[in-house]
Amino acid sequence: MADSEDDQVNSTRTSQFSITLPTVLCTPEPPDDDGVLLKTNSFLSSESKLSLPSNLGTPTSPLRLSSPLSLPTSPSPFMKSSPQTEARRSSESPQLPTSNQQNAKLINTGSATGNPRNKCALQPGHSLMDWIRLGNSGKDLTGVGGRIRPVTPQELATHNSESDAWLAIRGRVYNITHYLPYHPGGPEELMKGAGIDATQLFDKVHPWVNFDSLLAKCVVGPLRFNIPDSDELFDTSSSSPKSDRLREPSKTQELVRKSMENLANCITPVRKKITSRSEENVKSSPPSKIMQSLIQSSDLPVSISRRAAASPTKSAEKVDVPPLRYDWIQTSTKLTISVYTGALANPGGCARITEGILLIEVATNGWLRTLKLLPEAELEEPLQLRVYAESGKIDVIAQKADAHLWKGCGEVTLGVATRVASPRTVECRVVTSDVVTHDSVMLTVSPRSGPVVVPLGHHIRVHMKVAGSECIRSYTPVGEGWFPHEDASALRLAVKKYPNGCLSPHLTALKVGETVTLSGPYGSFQLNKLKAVKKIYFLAAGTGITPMLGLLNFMLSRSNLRCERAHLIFFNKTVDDILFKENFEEICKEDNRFVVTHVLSDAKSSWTGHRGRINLDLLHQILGKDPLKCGDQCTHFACICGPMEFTQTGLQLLKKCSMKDECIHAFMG
Ligand code: HEM
Repeated sequence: MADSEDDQVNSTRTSQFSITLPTVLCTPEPPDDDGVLLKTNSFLSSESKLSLPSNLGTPTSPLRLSSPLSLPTSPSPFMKSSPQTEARRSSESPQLPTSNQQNAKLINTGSATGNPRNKCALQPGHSLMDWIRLGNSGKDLTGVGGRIRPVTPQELATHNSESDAWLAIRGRVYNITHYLPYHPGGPEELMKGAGIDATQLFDKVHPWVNFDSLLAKCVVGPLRFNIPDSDELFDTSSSSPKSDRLREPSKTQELVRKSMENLANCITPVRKKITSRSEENVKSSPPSKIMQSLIQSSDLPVSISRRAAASPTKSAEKVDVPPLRYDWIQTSTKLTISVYTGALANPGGCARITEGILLIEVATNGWLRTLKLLPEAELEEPLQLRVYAESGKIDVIAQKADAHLWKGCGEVTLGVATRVASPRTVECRVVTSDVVTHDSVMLTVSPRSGPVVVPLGHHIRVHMKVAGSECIRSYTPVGEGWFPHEDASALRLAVKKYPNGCLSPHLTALKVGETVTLSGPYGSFQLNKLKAVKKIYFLAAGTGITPMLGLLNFMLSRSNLRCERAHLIFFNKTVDDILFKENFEEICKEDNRFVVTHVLSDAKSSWTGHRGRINLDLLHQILGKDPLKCGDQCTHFACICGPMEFTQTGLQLLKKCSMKDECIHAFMG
């Protein structure tokens, strides 16, 4: 299926790399477009069955489900399904295809950053939308009646067949039997994790995948190790009853164990318990620091610390996430509701007015919390959403229909926190499409249902049906300040056009007023990693710059801890390919903490700057020998984003420079 440049890119690269998907992102980089050192990596050989994350938060991936025989059946916002399609869809039952069928359908797809992918076309009736539909159908996907209960490794190990498959990730056991035919990597890949703690496997392939949302309806319960003494928890030499197939806990788990134990040590037993009613009117009190930590760690294994797991209220499974705290302020024409999610919580969210009620939804760390306001008098759209990254405050600004001062804001209902069940899908209207370089446009889209906030360093996916195939590609929205536009709530996507690409020619051809569907947000970037960072390095190639923009703004505007230096090393092919060049020049002029170094792989002879692709000598030339070395107390951080080869090479180089893993974030694509 080499009908697009994306495919061509893939085929040229398949012999070298075999990757996965991006998480954040922008647009694909053509093979030579990014100043990347193309390097054969045995880990990523053509034989290898994909192992690397590719989606981490960066520009993205075209999820091309392009076989005409295996069209996904999710309804497209752009093409109405024919009655035949509808009829076929309704007659399709989500049964597990045989492995032969699956093999026949395997199609390599391309990623936005030009990575060959091992994604396979799904059987008809097995698209993401179909999976969401199945999840909402009321069918018991847990296989145990939906009753959460602890699972031992031994019990887990017995559920390892295609007709009965369980898997554990981050301390939680999921029944994946029904998900097998919906898994974009194919059931066989997913079966590699059956019966075991598949955390490492999962993280190797696609750490960005929001598994807990996707499998929210498949939770069997926490994974419990039957280890009598917490000292033995991770003693690999002990004859603990761990299954042979269970992996030893990772370093991360060990860290988590310690932090959970610390947490358990300092939790005070007296804590207001939120009732089990789904919603209640609450006079909210600020979440304590401990509660905040619990919220932050809510994805962490609950089974690894006996102390932490001893009390149900202390386990991640049972964490009571407090409702949102809120405040309000008014002028005669506007009402502002401020919701507080916690410092550096990096919230995502949306707001809308439905039947006179203002509904605010905020997601942090996989938890969704809501605030409903029945206003004292009528409110009108448009709404505005503003996020203050440092404090985690979100302001929702609404217009009053009649200009006067209110006595109160109205009746507020705070919803109890629920797990984010699945990515949101929003239909957006194209507001503008502006040419920004010879081959890129800035597409500004406005969500129809009201403003949407994507957390910093996270991305959305654009879904389009093109010639009967669903094309999906991820983009990191370009935040405020990088491109002039009146509508602060609109999302701006930097789209690079590939003449034979799957999605970009259609996306860049969209006219003002047309619609496009986005889903998300997706991503794994945690803003609190930057809490103590004083020096930040951004290594970006091509459209891999987009996740860096918001972070750069954030770092330079911090007042709690002043950033001392932000250095962007930006790899492109030619000067004309450099996105946001003038913006960077402006910032350099205004703020001497920011430095940008351009590196071009195909520069004209007149170019006096750095040339070539990413390599150690170049980094040393630009940064000096030692600045990246991590000391005992790390106060520096590096972000890297670009095509997979670039990111992988960059990661290796940063590690060679003695940077610790925890000081690096790769937005992989
Ligand atoms: C633990 C064993 C697993 C293995 C070995 C595995 C393997 C793979 C592979 C090889 C791909 C295709 C990679 C690509 O080219 O992008 C893939 C994609 C994917 N897998 Fe898995 N997978 C596993 C578990 C899971 C789980 C538990 C989920 C979530 C419920 C999941 C959800 C996905 C999704 C959503 C994609 C598409 C990725 C994207 O669009 O970014 N996988 N997987």
